[in-house]
Amino acid sequence: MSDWTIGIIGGSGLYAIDALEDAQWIPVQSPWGAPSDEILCGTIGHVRVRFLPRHGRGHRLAPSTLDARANIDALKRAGCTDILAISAVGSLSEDLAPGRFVTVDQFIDNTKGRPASFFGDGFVAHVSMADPVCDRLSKHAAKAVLASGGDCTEGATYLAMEGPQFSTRAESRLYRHWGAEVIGMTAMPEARLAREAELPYALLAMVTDYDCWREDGDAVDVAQVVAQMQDNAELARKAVELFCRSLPRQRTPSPIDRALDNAVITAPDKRDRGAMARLDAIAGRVISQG
Ligand SMILES: CSC[C@H]1O[C@H](OP(=O)(O)O)[C@H](O)[C@@H]1O
Ligand SMILES: Nc1ncnc2[nH]cnc12
Repeated sequence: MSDWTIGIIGGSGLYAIDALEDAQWIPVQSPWGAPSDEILCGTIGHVRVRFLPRHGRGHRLAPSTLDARANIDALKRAGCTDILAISAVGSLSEDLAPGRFVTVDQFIDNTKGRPASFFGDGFVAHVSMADPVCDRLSKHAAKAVLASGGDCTEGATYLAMEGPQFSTRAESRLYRHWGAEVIGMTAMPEARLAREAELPYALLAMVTDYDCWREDGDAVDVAQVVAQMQDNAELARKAVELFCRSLPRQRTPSPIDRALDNAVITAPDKRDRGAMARLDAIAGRVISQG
């Protein structure tokens, strides 16, 4: 076995992965709340894999209520070294047609009121989100899509909206003016939390629709998203499998493994014991040094 443990967060339409060997659903408790589901643990080739369906099996959970903190904490507790997240997204660009895969490299967070940090009173920390995804995982994911026979655009800006309703036409056009290229409801605060947890994170998005900004186009609905996801689900599964199988045996360290170096600002003697206890998995590395 190599030293990679890849957490896969499965989005709409991706609720399990068949390629996992010795697969077992295992419950993982988190002090932050209830993760979306048990974690499907197994291996693909030389890589340990921990798969978590973001909305739970059967898509029980809505984007606004799923507990992203519990999910990231549970994946960290399950030993993940890195996360590959998969999402269905709407396209805000003529060039990104439904069926195409996209690796996201920037985010605009327009979500409202979701708990978006592990840190707060009693243990304050500020990590950098300037470059919010892991470049090597993103490149590796794009290669895996191409090797699986899919089309992949590398680098796009993802607008995270609150939902659950889809956007109005005016909102959709506004987001295009902001420079967003794809739209979804889930990757924020997920990506922020992964960074706080020192987990390199990449988002492989699958374009399912053109949202509702096109002059003469129909507006997106769930049936359209699901139909496109079903068309591409096999390709997505194949890409995930190849992604794992083609990782090098040795995982060289990433700077993101140490994202909390120089991020914690609360003086050691002012840190709250309760806060630190909850942060055992997320920030244990820096807490034990403090
Ligand atoms: C089923 S359409 C809207 C739904 O799909 C996307 O989910 P995910 O990012 O988990 O693939 C979008 O963000 C919405 O949650
Ligand atoms: N158009 C859209 N808006 C928000 N989330 C989406 N997920 C898939 N398509 C979407």
